[in-house]
Formats: sequence, structure tokens, C-alpha cells
Amino acid sequence: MIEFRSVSYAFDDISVLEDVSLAIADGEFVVLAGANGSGKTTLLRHCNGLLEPDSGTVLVNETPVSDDLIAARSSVGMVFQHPRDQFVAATIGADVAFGPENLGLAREEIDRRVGESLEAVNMAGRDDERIDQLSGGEQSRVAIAGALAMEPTHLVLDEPFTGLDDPARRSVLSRLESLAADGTGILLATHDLRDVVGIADRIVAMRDGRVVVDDSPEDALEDLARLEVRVPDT
Ligand SMILES: Nc1ncnc2c1ncn2[C@@H]1O[C@H](COP(=O)(O)OP(=O)(O)OP(=O)(O)O)[C@@H](O)[C@H]1O
Repeated sequence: MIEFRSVSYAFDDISVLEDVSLAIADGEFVVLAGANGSGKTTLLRHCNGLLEPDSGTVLVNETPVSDDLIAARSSVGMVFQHPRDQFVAATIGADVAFGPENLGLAREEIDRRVGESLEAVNMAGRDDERIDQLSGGEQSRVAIAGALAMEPTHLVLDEPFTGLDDPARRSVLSRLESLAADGTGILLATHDLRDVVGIADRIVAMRDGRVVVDDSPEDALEDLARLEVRVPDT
């Protein structure tokens, strides 16, 4: 479980998170919605200690993140908004393999994870291609594959669908859905709720650094329209 307990955070005295309390249980698929600047990225960056709360606590599997950064970082897979900053190798296969290699896994297991993760993002068989020659959407898919290959107990994704075409988006979503069904807790930030409403267990919406909606997708939709968060046409 990832748990935010009364988390507040300010950049240079400007409050960005105010008293945020939120829990993502194992196997739960939670969508974090909110307009640009509402605080989603700032909140997510607390999940693995990239930012620390000014007050309040963030816990991963009941341990405060600040007490055990290594445990938090190995339990929570993060996919950031700008994947270019996340790559460590020149080719797709080497980059996705990097995390599992650092876990000291056997070659066979590494190869299995890389293969499955690339398949989940519709990039199977492209291991040898150079990352710097990929489009932005393809780079996003490699970043997602890198997080999947770690098989973390939680996945936190910040606007992962930017630049992805429909088949890639559907493939990633279906993979996330099956991971959640198998017990992985998922926290997915997006300002675009197409596709995710039918899959999410809960939608949490932020405005001005506060959680203003935390409900089932059906019940959340009405409030979301009021908050100017994009909602599906249906
Ligand atoms: N490093 C920083 N220094 C100062 N202010 C920042 C910094 N990062 C974010 N902010 C401010 O914090 C607020 C929340 O930003 P954040 O990126 O968390 O929002 P968001 O909901 O993720 O928006 P977006 O969808 O545009 O990414 C914004 O007003 C932003 O300008």
C-alpha cells in the first residue's frame, strides 16, 4: 500500500500540496486527475522520496519513505513525464534490462522480463534499436517497459499516454489492468480520462493542491466536469 497522510509541500513558500491524505491499496487502480498545475506531479514525486513532505508522511508498505529510501524505490516503479531523463542505455533492450540486471537476476529471467515488458508496450523484437532515434511516444513506451520489467509491487505513472497512438495506449492500459488484477497497486496521473474511466477502481481529483474528489469513476464524473477535467463523451 502507498499511503499519504496529511501531506503538505511548498515550493519557495508557495503551497503546492495541502493536507493530502490518500491510500492506494495493493491491487487497486487509482487514477489521479486534475488540471495542469493542480499538484499531481508534485504528489507523485513523494512516492519514492524525490521530494519530502514539509509536514505529514508518505508510507510504502507501512514504512515511511524517508526511513527506507531503497525499499521505497524498489517497491514503487515510477514512469515520469519526460522519459528522456530516465534512460541509462543506448538501446531499447539494454535499457529495459538495466533494472533487472541490477537486481542480480539470472539471464533467463532478465530476458523473460524484457520480452514481456516490450510486448506489453507493442515494441516486441525492437531490442537493438537506438533510443535516441525513437519518437517521443516510442520513448515513453520504453520508459513504461523499463518500469514493468522491475515487477514492482506498485506502479506510479505520470501522464504516460502523451504521444502514444491508440493501439499502444490500449496495450499499456490492458497490461496495467492485468497487473492490478494480480495485486499491483497502480497510481496513474492523467488530465485525460478517455479509456481509464472504465478500468479504474477510483478516481481522485486534485485542485490547487488539495484532493477534491475521491470516489468510484461513476460517482466522480459529475464532479470532474465541474473541475474542468476532461471527461469521456459517453
Ligand atoms: N520545481 C518547482 N519549483 C517551483 N514551483 C514548482 C516546481 N515544480 C512545480 N511547481 C509548481 O507547483 C504547482 C503544481 O505543479 P505540478 O507539476 O505538481 O502540477 P501537475 O498537476 O502535475 O500539472 P501538469 O499536469 O501541468 O504536470 C504548479 O503551480 C507549478 O508551477
